[in-house]
Amino acid sequence: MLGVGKDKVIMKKTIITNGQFIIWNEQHPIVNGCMVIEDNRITYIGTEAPLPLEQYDERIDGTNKLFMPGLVNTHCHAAMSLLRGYGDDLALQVWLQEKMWPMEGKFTAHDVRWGTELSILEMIKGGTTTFVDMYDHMNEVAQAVERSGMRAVLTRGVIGLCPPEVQDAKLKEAVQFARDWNGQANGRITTMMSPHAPYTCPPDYIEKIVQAAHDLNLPIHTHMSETAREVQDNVDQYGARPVEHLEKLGVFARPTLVAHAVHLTDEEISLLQKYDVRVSHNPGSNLKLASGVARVPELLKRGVKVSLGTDGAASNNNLDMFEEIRLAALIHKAVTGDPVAVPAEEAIRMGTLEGARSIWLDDVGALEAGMKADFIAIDIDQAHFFPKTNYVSHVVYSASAKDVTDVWVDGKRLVKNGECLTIDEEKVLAEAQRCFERLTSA
Ligand SMILES: CSC[C@H]1O[C@@H](n2cnc3c(O)ncnc32)[C@H](O)[C@@H]1O
Ligand SMILES: [Zn+2]
Repeated sequence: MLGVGKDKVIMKKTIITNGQFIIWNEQHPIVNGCMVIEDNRITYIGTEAPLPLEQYDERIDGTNKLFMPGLVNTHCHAAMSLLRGYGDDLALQVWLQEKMWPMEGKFTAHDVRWGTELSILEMIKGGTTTFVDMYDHMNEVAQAVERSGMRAVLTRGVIGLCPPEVQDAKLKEAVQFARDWNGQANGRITTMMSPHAPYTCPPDYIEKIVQAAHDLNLPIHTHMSETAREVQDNVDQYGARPVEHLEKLGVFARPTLVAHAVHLTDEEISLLQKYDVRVSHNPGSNLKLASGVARVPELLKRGVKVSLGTDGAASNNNLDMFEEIRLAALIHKAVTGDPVAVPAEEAIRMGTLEGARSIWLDDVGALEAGMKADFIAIDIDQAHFFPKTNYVSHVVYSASAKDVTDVWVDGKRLVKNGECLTIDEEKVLAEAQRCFERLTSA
């Protein structure tokens, strides 16, 4: 907004000219032309400028740039970037129990702040405009998101392997956080409730968390069916596989986003479809932790909403959503023997539009009049984007985070010519390094 005139609010009008824009039209996915942004919304996209150029407050030349919706990372633990490279080449349970949890036990709010800032910096510069974060010390995460200008869906993850009074305190904190931050940062932050996983939360605790989600009218986010061992342990302990177990506990009566969902039967896929449960597919993390390959083509065929996540940087080991898009497009071809198991356009939608819809954000994820202005620019004047033909293919099979030059969230420019305008990069790198050294010194 520019200011308030005599009779009306004056909106800042920006036009981007001479650009290539990815839109969600299967026949014509590229518009060669202009996009207009007024305040925080896209108001026009088309071949010709709607007004003479001098009538815009800001004119941006989009020559040699490809514009697309910002990437949406639907599962992350941002502060875990402090543990990048700490505990590689291990299976999930060993990785968690012997490496992550002992180190996370030492994390202070200060560590979470700088680990999160490090991840936010990496994500924004790499074209991610929205992320889901499940962690502890979430006030630090929310404040970092607010300062950065990013959009995020945040949730205090709770692990219930502790005495009842500690469980209660954690749940109280999760409720307070969800209540305090839902809708904050000009609507850029929303919240959810999160039992960490069926194997870390006893059934009665999950029921309490579900009740809290009902009371707050919020969705639920949890890890589910990530490894074969987790599924077998669930059967041994509770007599049901995780999907049926969570259904019985009432989780799916709330809007739900599950991370991983690698090991599913046909019946479980039917249940996820029946309850409109959304799946965050994390191919990089699943490969690295040797968890397996999710049945994404079957989920998509059954109409389940599938989006993409990086998981934390300790199991990935970067937060480059272009990599997840490419992995999603590639690994299901190899596993099924079907080259169109996840076609290129489907993969890019999973990383953008489907991501937004999976976290109940209806007005981001598309370059379309009326949508919030969350979008990115890629430098296509580079060898790996030639010949200038199929840019959807080039983004999926050839692009990486390093190609992103500019990023806007909610109409505000956060990255300009590769430089993040809202974060002191040097300070974040130095502070994160200091946190890591302190954590590993004792
Ligand atoms: C309670 S805060 C989040 C908690 O989740 C742990 N975590 C990170 N990655 C994974 C994963 O792939 N599966 C299960 N749990 C994961 C993280 O270490 C935190 O303790
Ligand atoms: Zn996770």
